[in-house]
Amino acid sequence: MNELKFGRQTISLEEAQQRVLRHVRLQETEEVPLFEAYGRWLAENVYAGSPLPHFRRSGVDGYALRASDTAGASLAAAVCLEVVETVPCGSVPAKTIGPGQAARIMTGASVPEGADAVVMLEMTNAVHQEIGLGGTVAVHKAMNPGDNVTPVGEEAAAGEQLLRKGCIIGPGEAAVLATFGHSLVKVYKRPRVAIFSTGSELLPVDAPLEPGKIRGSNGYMLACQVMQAGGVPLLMPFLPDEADRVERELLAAAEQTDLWITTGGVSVGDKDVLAELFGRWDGELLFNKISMRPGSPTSVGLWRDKPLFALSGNPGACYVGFELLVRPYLRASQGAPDPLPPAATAVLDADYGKGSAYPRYVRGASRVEHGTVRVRPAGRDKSSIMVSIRETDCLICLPAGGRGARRGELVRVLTIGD
Ligand SMILES: Nc1nc2c(c(=O)[nH]1)N[C@H]1C(S)=C(S)[C@@H](COP(=O)(O)OP(=O)(O)OC[C@H]3O[C@@H](n4cnc5c(N)ncnc54)[C@H](O)[C@@H]3O)O[C@H]1N2
Ligand code: MOO
Ligand SMILES: [Mg+2]
Repeated sequence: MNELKFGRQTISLEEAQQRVLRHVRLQETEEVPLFEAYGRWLAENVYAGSPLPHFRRSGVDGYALRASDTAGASLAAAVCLEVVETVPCGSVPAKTIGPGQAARIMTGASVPEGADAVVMLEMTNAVHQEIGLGGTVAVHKAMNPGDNVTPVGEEAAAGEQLLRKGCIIGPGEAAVLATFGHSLVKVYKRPRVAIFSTGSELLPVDAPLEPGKIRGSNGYMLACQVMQAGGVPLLMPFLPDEADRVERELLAAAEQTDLWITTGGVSVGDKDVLAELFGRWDGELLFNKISMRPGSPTSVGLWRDKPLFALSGNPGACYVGFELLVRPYLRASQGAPDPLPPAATAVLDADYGKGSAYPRYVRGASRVEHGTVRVRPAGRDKSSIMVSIRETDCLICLPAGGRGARRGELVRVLTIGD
């Protein structure tokens, strides 16, 4: 009866995620200096503007020469070549290597015309050599054409696609962008996320405890989660349990945010103000009940074209609700092609003795042992419990019903973070 009274229709988590993802608004793009692009999602494909490398490059310090000149050379028998120049990195060789000639060359320098191999310094003896003035070199190794010479385009041909729109920029991507001259990088703007904690019991972090009151922790936790997901958190003042006030404050923040998150007040209590607001607002409600534990009353709506994620006040449910619904939205809005948390299979390392009418997403701590991922609940898994979030690096998915799961069983886990 309550379900009807409060107009709640339970949907699966998968359906809730699809509804959220169907309403993603892709962020606008901006150009940022390459040094600031770490962790951002690339908003354009990147192609090789030139072959890589774009000149024939020596792979070793030694002598550039014609391989045919070294036929028969060995540790016991050297061939002697005239050294016609020295080629340091960054310079262009002045001479063409003719028969019987060589050039002293450094790793990464341009191999002169005429030369088709570079012999390592350790396989040679310089005779009468003065840097820059030439001399003679005794070569103790027979070389093949191409030895120690990196051909033009070995890594990439001109025009080849190297980065895909929607990839996240890490060390390898930054190196590609630098190599091809992208001092500015086109990325999706970071979504701004206004975080409101509701509840008349909430005290600021620096306040002494009072009977019946607690320090609000969800806002700080969510701010970290938003940053992990590439967003910019705006931590708003706590809101009392008054629906009109909550509505006013949310709307007042609309201009400066791309989406709202609230925590608390989504269940069926007298003071559950978000539930009250959803009951009478002019926005579109995507859902207000999900068949999952924790966080079943998690609700999401669209208001003035922006999503409002109303997460539970219970810290465990708030954390899990963010990971399963808000993070995918934030990732998708920044162009991530695979916004949902990746799933893996792991061995359960401890019994989990509690069944549930709904699928359960247990905060888990994982480790790799002998090549196998093992996972255990990160602590007590009650929705109200906050301290077990510390060690959480994944969510263990347990299906509805039954008596929980036994140690040694294979379980599905969702990884957290990027
Ligand atoms: N009769 C029913 N009671 C409850 C139901 C239900 O279906 N019927 N659902 C339970 C479930 S499941 C959950 S989850 C919670 C949802 O609670 P709310 O989202 O309404 O959150 P509040 O009532 O505001 O607070 C719950 C709990 O969390 C603490 N809290 C709130 N905000 C913060 C914060 N910023 N930092 C730390 N802790 C916070 C708050 O003090 C409460 O202890 O409802 C169940 N009840
Ligand atoms: O939906 Mo609640 O988070 O299970 O206690
Ligand atoms: Mg409540």
